[in-house]
Amino acid sequence: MATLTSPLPSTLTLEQETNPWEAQAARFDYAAKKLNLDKGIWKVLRYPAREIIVHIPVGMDDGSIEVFTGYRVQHSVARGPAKGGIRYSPDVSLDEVRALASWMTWKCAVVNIPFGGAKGGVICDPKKMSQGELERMTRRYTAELIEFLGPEKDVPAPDMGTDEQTMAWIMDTYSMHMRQTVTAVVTGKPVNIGGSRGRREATGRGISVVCDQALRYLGMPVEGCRVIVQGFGNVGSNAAKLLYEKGYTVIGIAEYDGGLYNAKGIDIAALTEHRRTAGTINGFAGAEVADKHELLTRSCEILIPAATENVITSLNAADLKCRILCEGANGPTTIVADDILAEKGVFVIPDILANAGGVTTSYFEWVQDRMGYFWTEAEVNQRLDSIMIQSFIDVIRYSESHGVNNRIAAYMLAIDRVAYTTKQRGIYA
Ligand SMILES: NC(=O)C1=CN([C@@H]2O[C@H](COP(=O)(O)OP(=O)(O)OC[C@H]3O[C@@H](n4cnc5c(N)ncnc54)[C@H](OP(=O)(O)O)[C@@H]3O)[C@@H](O)[C@H]2O)C=CC1
Ligand SMILES: O=C(O)CCC(=O)C(=O)O
Repeated sequence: MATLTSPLPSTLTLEQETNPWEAQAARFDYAAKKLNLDKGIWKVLRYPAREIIVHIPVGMDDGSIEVFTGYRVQHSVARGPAKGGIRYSPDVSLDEVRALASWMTWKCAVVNIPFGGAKGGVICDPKKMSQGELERMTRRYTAELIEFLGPEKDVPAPDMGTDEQTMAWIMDTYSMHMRQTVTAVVTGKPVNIGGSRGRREATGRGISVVCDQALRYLGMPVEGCRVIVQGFGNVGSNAAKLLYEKGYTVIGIAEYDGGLYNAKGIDIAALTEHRRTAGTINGFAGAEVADKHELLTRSCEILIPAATENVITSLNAADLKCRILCEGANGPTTIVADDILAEKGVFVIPDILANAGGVTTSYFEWVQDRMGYFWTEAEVNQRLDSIMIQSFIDVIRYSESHGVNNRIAAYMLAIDRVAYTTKQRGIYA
């Protein structure tokens, strides 16, 4: 497997190593060089097309006024409307949103759906805000971005800290401004107002499909395949549930506030019910308590980071004992960790492939909204499965034919597709 050589990992401080924008850019540069990408197109695709910063005044429940900073970065619209989630978190930064927007461009191209890439974020702590405060903030954020959004312009979706309710508020605010209901302006909505069946589980479902493909490719059986998942939110809990239903043995769950381990397998349906009633995975009787950091380095066949960026770094990559790393989160692995994992022979299913099930079903939602005709869950899932399988095959084909690791192969496949369209459209105003 090829390793990254630029920038030299040994010269990076931990702060540089964990900057998501730099991580994205380093991989882009490496893949573009391998493709011998035209220098002009390289410049066009390296940076986001548009970066919007808004300051959002919100009346808080106690009568005070708070001003939140929000971003929407549109990296590319070459292949279609910009597409990507909105994140509510205290850790949001412009560099993070830039990286996430670029990853959306590459992700949509890997699965070959007609979208560009975007991402939004608001610096806030949604856990400390009431529903009323969240609704007012979401509506004002949407209003500030109104001319930049639209079914043909930029279509948001949920990400960390946002959910179907957030999407419903965005859809309603946008529709009020347009004086008509426009369901296709966001995806990940509740099913009764234009959401797609299967979207809630889609990212986890896509992960389960690429895990199946990786086992098949590596000649490993599902039986006895031990899985550890970090994050038990939308992505992690659905990935764990679907893998458990397929016969995988989920032995560990690491959450923000604790960890669980059971060598014989955790009953994910029971854990989901426990979390629903207790509001945490802690206190679950069907597993022993484990350290949430140490869980990532326990022996397993598949490790699925499904929480946030930079959880596998130069500090812990050498200690990983998984055969497959399936990236449910965006950007969980740093470039230095990439090299360490390559040397260890870990089979990485990169984020822009592994977690693309969410945006793929978002595409289906956008299509269904625009035609006003809705598919059954079985139809949605069957279409999702076939796109994920084909995308896995495409990435492996690039990896084998170019002699690069899976991550660089996914970038090369994506950049090739976006560059082709960019050239075809022309860039001379
Ligand atoms: N939602 C989607 O469709 C898609 C999401 N993704 C990516 O998947 C990741 C997770 O998103 P999603 O599931 O939607 O987000 P959620 O907010 O639903 O869930 C995130 C989960 O991760 C936990 N968590 C956060 N930080 C840590 C940490 N450092 N260690 C352990 N657990 C942690 C959170 O715990 P707590 O609640 O206690 O904070 C929460 O349970 C993100 O990287 C996102 O960008 C990618 C593709 C699509
Ligand atoms: O469903 C979407 O449009 C985007 C989901 C997302 O934010 C992601 O894939 O990271």
